[in-house]
Amino acid sequence: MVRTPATPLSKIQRTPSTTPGGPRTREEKILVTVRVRPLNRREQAMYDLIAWDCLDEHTIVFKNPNHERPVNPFCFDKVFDPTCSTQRVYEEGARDVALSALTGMNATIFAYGQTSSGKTFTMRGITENAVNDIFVHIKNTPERNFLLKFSALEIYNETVVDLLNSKTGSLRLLDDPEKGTTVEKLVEEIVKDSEHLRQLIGICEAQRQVGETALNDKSSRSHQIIRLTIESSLREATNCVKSFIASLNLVDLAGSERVSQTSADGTRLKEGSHINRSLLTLTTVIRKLSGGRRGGHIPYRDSKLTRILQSSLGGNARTAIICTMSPALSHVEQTRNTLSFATSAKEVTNNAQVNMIVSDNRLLKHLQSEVARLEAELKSPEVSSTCLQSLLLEKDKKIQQMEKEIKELRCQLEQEKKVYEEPKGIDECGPSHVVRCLSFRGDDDRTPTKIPPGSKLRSVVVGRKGALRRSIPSIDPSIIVHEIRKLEHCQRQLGEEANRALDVLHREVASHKLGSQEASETIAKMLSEIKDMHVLSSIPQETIAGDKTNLMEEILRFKSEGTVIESLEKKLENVQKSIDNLVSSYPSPNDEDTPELKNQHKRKKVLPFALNNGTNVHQIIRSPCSPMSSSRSVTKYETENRVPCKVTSALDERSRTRKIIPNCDENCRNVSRDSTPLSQQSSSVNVKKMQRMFKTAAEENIRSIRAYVTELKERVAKLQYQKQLLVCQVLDLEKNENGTEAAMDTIEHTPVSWHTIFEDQRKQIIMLWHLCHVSLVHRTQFYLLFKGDPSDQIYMEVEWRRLTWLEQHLAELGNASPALLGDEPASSVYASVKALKQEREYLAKRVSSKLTAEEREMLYVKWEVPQVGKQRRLQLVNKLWTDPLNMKHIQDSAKIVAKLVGFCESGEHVSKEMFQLNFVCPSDRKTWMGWNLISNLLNL
Ligand SMILES: Nc1ncnc2c1ncn2[C@@H]1O[C@H](COP(=O)(O)OP(=O)(O)OP(=O)(O)O)[C@@H](O)[C@H]1O
Repeated sequence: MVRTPATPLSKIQRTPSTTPGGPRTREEKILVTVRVRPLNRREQAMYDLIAWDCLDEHTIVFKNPNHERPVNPFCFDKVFDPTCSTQRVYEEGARDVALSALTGMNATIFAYGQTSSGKTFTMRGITENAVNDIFVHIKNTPERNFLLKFSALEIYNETVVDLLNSKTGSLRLLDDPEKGTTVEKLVEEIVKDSEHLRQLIGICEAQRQVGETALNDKSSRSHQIIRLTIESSLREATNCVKSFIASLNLVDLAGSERVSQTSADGTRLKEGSHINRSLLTLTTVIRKLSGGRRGGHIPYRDSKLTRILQSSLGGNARTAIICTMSPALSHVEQTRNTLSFATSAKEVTNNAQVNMIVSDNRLLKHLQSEVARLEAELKSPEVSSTCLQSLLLEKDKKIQQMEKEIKELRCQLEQEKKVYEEPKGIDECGPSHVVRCLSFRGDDDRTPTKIPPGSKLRSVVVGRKGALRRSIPSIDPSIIVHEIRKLEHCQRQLGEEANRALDVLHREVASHKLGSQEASETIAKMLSEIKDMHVLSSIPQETIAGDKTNLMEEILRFKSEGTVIESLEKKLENVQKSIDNLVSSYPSPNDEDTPELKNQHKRKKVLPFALNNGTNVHQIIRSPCSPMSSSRSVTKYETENRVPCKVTSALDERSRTRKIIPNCDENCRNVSRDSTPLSQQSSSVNVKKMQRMFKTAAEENIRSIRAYVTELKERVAKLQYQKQLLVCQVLDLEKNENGTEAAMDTIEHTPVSWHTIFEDQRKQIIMLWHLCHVSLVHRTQFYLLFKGDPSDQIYMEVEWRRLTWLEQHLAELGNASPALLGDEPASSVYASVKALKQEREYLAKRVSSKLTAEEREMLYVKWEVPQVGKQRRLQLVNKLWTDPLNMKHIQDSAKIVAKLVGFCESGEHVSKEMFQLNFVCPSDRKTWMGWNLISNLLNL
């Protein structure tokens, strides 16, 4: 064999498919074969059963011992049953591909399969046979010179080691634009002859990491790649000599394994997790390639194995995969995984090309003369002036084009102005999300409206500035006007309802004549606040705009009214505080009560005033605005047992006296104001019972009012959000209107600062999700959908506001006295925690069905779920989304949850609009839980 100096790869020419002299590129599917080994001794000793039938040379099928249902057979290019020799496997499953390397095509042969399925056994035979054939070919091709170079590496625990020089330690992978991924400092030995080659292979075998596992005494713990680079050229020099250069990769992968089966721990467990991780990447790469998604992202870079083998997977190489499998029933699950990998691999198409080294003397001469000609032309003065002229012409053309565009833009602006001045009907305009995000679900107008494709407004938006405005929703001003009106309507309704509730409260408070000094002061304060609220909540009628409205005026008017909502919110807050103060400051008469009463008080806190006004009871209970009106009707019992004013006054007097003269308690209990013993009156009314009853009624009423005030607060808060959304959209509209270069500059520069804001806001949202026990599915979907696109701004804002509100609300509940809250904490904090727990349990159930055994094992290792222990799936899920400060943790958690519930990362199934405001009218249900959980929408 003649040795020639190594040829730099930069000289390699990838010949196009049209190269004369026959096809030089080969688009073909990966050759996939399956080899079944015989049952090994271990399996025989355990009386394991043979679970697979090789129906013919191409088909294998699971035997299905139960014969319950038919099973689908697996078909491949070849299926080798346990009696087949390695020689035959080579000839029918590898030879053709291997020998392509002699004619300039890269070739890769690798064995894939479960641990102990026979990969090393098979690859040894394949290598041996290939080496023989290569040397036979060299011998039979005397007209060519051949140069063989040998290198070998192993990937052990994600580090690359040179098997010919393991002293160099871990080797780096380099990305070369021409050669692809290369291994730095990898030794390449020039092969002298076949014996030398066998020696080199022997050295590698000895160097390779091998360990004992429960399934294989000599289990390969690393992926081994033997590379043979073959260069050849014709011995006789001609004018157009082409040399071939190609590599043959012989890959023996480490076995995919289940920790439970290999009983791995310590070093073996670590090895196993690395092996499984890189095999998982290989599987993903194959799966993605098999889906015909060549244009999509293929995660070659996720493991060193796939980086090194990149050209063999869907690239410039001919590839053969031999999938090895055990026939044993005990390995059926793993074997299925192997066969499913093989099925995907069948669909992957490679595009191998003949790699040639150009040494064409004529071509070289031609190229040299071309360069000389060009140089001469450049020096010539005529040429320069021609160039200049053509440049000037081009410039003129551009100027003309720009002028045309400016004209068009002016026209568009005119149109835009006209649109502003002629408000349209709601039905014919407006992108759907504008309406959706501004509407209560309870609103009458629920039909989303859309801009018709041909409308004037759309053409204004989709102009030259289309790109500029892509991130900004195009809003018809008339929609904004309509929405402002709707908001105002809600605001008015809210004001009226607040008035009605406060009327009732007012009367209630006014009818109360007793109490401590402090309590009276609080009541007085409350009365003045209520009075203030009356003023605030009555929105002047003149704010109702006429039909023909100028948008800008409307916005200005609306902005100036902003304080109304804020003040209303503030005042409600004050009223609520007053109620709380009133309750806590008033002395409890419990001390002197009977044990029976004490028990009652334990359950419900006694309120500072009893209801002495029967009409008020009815008003509160029956008031249309009262939360009780929907949930409770007035019972016969309540009407019949209404206490006569006289009795109530007596009771009131009694309470007052009791405070001043504590020792006369006994007298007070038995003597009424007009000195009539109560025992006498009790012939018609049981006073104690009545007393209890009215206290309870008062308590309930006050709670109702309190709850209602809270509800009003919620609604005001929501109104506020809606208003802000509207203002955002108005601002966008204003920006659009000023569609000048300045606006363009601003928007073009926005992404930089927006990105920072986005990251910051996302961190806050993640923390708030954590604090508010928000559904994991919701978090995942939101996290995966909103990745910082400028158009995400509004969604981020809305999510942040909702969460901030919810967090404050929960904190308030947490701080308030349980007696005041009644059942509320149970319906919010506790319910959220419970729902989250249930969701985790639900997700844990999906771990088995949505993740493969390998994926599960890898996750257990990664998330440090103990190898032995109960409920490992739940343990895993319980670790997800628990560290809101760790963004890697969040990203990984989202990936897992997405997989478990079947979201795809691109968010194809879910529209971003789901995350916009979509409140359910508060009166329809007990507690506002914030938003529709995506899990509900998915019926999880
Ligand atoms: N087709 C076969 N015929 C006979 N014996 C076989 C066959 N395939 C494998 N064996 C035997 O099975 C045992 C395990 O094989 P091998 O080491 O090749 O498995 P492996 O898939 O490389 O395992 P690992 O992934 O753990 O390295 C070896 O003792 C080997 O000799």
